[in-house]
Amino acid sequence: MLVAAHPKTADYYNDDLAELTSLAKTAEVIIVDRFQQKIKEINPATYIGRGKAEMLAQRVQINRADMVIFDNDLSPNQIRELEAILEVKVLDRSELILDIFASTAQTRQAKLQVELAQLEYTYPRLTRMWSHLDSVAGAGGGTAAGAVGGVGTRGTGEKQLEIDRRLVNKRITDLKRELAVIEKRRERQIESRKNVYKACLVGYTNAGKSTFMNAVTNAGVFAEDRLFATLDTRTRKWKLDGTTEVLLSDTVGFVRHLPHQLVESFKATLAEAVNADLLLHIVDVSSDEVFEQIKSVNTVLKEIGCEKKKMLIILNKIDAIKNISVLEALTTIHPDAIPVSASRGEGIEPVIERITGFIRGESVTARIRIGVANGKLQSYLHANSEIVSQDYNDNYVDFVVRLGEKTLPVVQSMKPESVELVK
Ligand SMILES: Nc1nc2c(ncn2[C@@H]2O[C@H](COP(=O)(O)OP(=O)(O)OP(=O)(O)O)[C@@H](O)[C@H]2O)c(=O)[nH]1
Ligand SMILES: [Mg+2]
Repeated sequence: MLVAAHPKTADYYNDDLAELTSLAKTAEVIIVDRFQQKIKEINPATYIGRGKAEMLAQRVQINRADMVIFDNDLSPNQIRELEAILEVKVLDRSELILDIFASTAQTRQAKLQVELAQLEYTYPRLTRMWSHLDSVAGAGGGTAAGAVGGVGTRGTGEKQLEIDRRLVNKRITDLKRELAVIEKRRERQIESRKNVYKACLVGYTNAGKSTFMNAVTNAGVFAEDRLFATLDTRTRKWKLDGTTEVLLSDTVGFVRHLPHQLVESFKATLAEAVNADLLLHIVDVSSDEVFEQIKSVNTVLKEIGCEKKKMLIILNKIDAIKNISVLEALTTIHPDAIPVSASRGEGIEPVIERITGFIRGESVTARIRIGVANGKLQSYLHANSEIVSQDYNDNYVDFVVRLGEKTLPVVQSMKPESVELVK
């Protein structure tokens, strides 16, 4: 059963249950009842009022629910109190998200990151039994509670709790150590890509980032109508035209109120965004919550220190738009945004043109003299500049071209006889 109770003043969506519902479905929870309330005041003990909690207890019984999921984050004490009243397992939003992450993580790094986040988040909530801890401690690997049913099974004695705590602490230390090693490797990889132009896809979960990546690189990245389909960063070459290529990375989808522990431990994954020259912010224009989603993504970008990065907004799923005024509003607020349909592969050309523009920079006119034998540079100019004139002499070819200022260093490196800017 799902519960969304938020303070009246809080910055939440109109339909808090909509997103919680899709999160719960992603976690393969069968929803039997839903309850939504705007509360005046948070009750420190039970979050919602005690009377409301008792009413919920009745509904839990009637519907034979075996779990109640709250849309907000609850303190360990609140969870304990609520479990006592409701007599079923209580999960908060972060635990639910962590759980989905746990079942989706594929690479070693993603798995370790999720497990660390789960331990750090659930650690203070450890009044509940950790049935999987034995196997975790023994195997020295694997993920923590995969299915929702595995998290928070109640009923443990003090002694068991102590053992659990010690195991958890040790595991956290081990995880951090192993992640640091992986992190080092990733840093070296990033260093080796220093001179290549890097673009990184960011956006709310399910916006179509992986679909976009597939559309432009034939990457065969897993895309699915499921929240958090991608948990691992993938990087592929994207040939914009004959000569220009960028490295394009796909990242984990963002979600509002991402659990703090998760932002922390996923910083390594999001390092692709931090190190990118350009962010491609994929927006799902068919979503009813498109404006809130854009806001959430910008908040996370700020948290990881990316707010000043060059960003191109891509309005995806225009084929599925429900309300044309939404698209109009979006293009008014973001006049540079480019509409596309990633699944149909439509609207990609203008994106390529814009990125090529970013890479090449402002257009300048240059007079370039090239030795007749330098065929390489001649064909580079034919491919990458607009040729104004071209004069052949005995030993040289004199070009006057318009080209991006950032391509000048490339031209310089290809041994021209002389380069001179023309006003
Ligand atoms: N109608 C329509 N659907 C699209 C379009 N692009 C993507 N989708 C669908 O949207 C869903 C999510 O796509 P993904 O590419 O997995 O989204 P994502 O942003 O990578 O999601 P996460 O990895 O979960 O954060 C899939 O069902 C896609 O088929 C589009 O242009 N039009
Ligand atoms: Mg994806």
